[in-house]
Amino acid sequence: MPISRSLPAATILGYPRIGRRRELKRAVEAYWKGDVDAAELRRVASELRAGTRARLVELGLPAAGGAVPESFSFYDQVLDATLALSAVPGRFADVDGSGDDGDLARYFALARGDRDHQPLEMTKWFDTNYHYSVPEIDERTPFAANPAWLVGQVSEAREQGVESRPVIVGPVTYLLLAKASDEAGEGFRPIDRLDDVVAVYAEILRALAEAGATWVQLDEPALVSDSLAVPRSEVLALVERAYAVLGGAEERPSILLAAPYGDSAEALVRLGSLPVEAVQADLVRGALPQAALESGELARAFAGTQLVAGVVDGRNIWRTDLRAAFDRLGALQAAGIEVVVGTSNNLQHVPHDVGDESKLDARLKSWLAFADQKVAQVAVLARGLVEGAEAIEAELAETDRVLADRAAAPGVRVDAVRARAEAAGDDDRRRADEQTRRDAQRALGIPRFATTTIGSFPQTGEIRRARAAFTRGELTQEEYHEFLRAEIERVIRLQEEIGLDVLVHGEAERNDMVQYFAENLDGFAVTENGWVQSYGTRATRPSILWGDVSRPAPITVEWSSFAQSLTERPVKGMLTGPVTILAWSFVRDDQPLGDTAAQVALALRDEIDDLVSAGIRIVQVDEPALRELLPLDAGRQADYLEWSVGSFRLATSGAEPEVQIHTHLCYSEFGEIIDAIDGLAADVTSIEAARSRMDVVEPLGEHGYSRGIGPGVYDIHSPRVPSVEEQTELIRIAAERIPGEQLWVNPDCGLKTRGYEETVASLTNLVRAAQAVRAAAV
Ligand code: MET
Ligand SMILES: [Zn+2]
Repeated sequence: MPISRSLPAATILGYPRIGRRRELKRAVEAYWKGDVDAAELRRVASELRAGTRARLVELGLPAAGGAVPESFSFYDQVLDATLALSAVPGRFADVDGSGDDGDLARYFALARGDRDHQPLEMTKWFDTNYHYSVPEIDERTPFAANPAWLVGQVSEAREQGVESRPVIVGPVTYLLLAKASDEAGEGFRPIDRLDDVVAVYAEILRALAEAGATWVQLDEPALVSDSLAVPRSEVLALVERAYAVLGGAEERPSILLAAPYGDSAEALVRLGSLPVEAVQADLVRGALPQAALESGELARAFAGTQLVAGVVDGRNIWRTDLRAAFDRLGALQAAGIEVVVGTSNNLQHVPHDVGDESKLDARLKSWLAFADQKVAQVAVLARGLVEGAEAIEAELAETDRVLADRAAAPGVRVDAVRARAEAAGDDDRRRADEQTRRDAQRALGIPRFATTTIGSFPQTGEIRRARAAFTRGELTQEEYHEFLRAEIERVIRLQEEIGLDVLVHGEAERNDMVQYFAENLDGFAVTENGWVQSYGTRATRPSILWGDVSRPAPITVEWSSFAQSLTERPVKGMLTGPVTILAWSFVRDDQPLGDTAAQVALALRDEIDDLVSAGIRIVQVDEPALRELLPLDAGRQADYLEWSVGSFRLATSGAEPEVQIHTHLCYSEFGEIIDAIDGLAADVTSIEAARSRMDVVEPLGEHGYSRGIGPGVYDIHSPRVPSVEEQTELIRIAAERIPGEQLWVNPDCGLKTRGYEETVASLTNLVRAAQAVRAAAV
């Protein structure tokens, strides 16, 4: 057992690690290119870690006592755990991990693959837009403790005078996020290896204790999810089994068991009874078990255990209502629970610092809190807990003032926008019946196994340079638009040559499929440095949705109608759907998400109307994030599906029957949202399917899906060119379950990250594959 110690009153679960100017991205990518060596990469990483620790202490986390989390990662925290467990999948056995820099080389080989190895699959981390590298486990995966990196960071911190707290994904969550490797036997589940893995975690903890770590944080967000392979009650039982062992370990640091990203209320009494020293609960998404709090049961469970109350939201960028948060902390304290102030989750999902924004409106800025401001808020609340409310009354009053200012500011509530959204009823969310639409759309002359793409064509260096030059004022708007028209013309001619049936304009004018709309809608603001890691070295800059949303002017009409004017074939108008716009922005926290979605939907509805008036006959409304926003908590899913599907329908139902509405989703697990896909009622839906070899067609076939469907036959995540035979085979697999009249032939997703050479080759093969299947089917 550890020497009994307490966490100080303030902590956070983790801090952004990419660097405030994306220094890590630059260093890692330079290392990949061979421009810098491993030593230089390690030096940059170490400097970033030192900077983070110093900053956290400066912002008010105590340097002593384990308050400062050690949450750095070169690429991904789940991949870090894979390496810490030495759980390298058998298919990477030939990658040399020895030598001075072998560890880094092997790490990145797993992350990105190489000539001979497909990388680990990537998928979304809980309900966030962060992607982790999926572990591959089977009966023979050899587990062995490899704590070198973790230990190194502890020593590094100590030399800096900081007693930091290493952060590791916990064993239960790790295995529940893993998939069975291709070598695994029938029916094998990674979680079957729990005991083996826990034994290795115990060794890692011992190594950390020997290195002088006083605390370790184990993240177990599996505790809050109903979207995993095992039911939540079983997750809790597994956690109890694992932590009974870890807690009982001879030599270990004190353990903080964290349950971020959702509601752990039902589990909290049992978590408090585990042999760990602290438990974190997300009190933003989740609640406290009220009855157990009042009866004293919670306090009894937490006797001798600290409760890290995650009252500061780590998922959004708004200033916390400090007074409300302080009241909740006070209630816990009054119940006799030893409280530590914390964040709801790792701050990796928010940008570094509002102070880095020079162009944001000052008033808007005063309402915001990025990671640094959140840490400061945690510190203020902690001071209040220790010294009493009076000690922080000035900060509480200041927050009250700012929140009142935000509520009353112009643009936050726009009566006309609200009235319109409220007036929208069921009739505005319903199109003509399916048969009527099918008949009306025959005029489009679309063949069986129609070929199309998802929207974007390669974003070449030339396009990016032109956009940057325009932003800097070096190109006039006229010159820039001339450039874009030439680009569109090129893309249209190319598609005609390749022989695609339904064309796109290529989206060259868009920096990003959400930000582009955010920049053109009222109610949004965009940041300069608000980067958030999406995976590995990739980061996005989510827009801030702060006010009521409306469309001051048409957005895409100029480009789509220009493209259509160049060709006889139908060109798809291309919009991003309301759910995705919300999912990939920071949304307001002062009204239900569904209300915000309806406002965005109405703006898109007007856009569709204008597109159709300008001669566009097919409009695609992308909703790749539909699955991502699905709440982890099963009890909240029905409400979500209702408003999300409803907003898509509100956006698209103004279209007359002869207008063909497409949508696009890109995830491989569709099983749980097939009803939602059906509910969208799009005439055609394209979905990612190539990598899973058409897994999605089976549930769709069983569901009796009656509209158009385009399961992707070209995996756009890799530069590999799929052959005609390969794509033909995938179409055939789909055709076994879904009638040819309903099938579309398309890539998995947009082509913006691909190069032209591979794109042309792949699409040429795609068209040939469709022709082959058509010929065989007559
Ligand atoms: C992530 S989904 C992307 C859809 C978009 N229309 C594109 O082709 O890039
Ligand atoms: Zn996509």
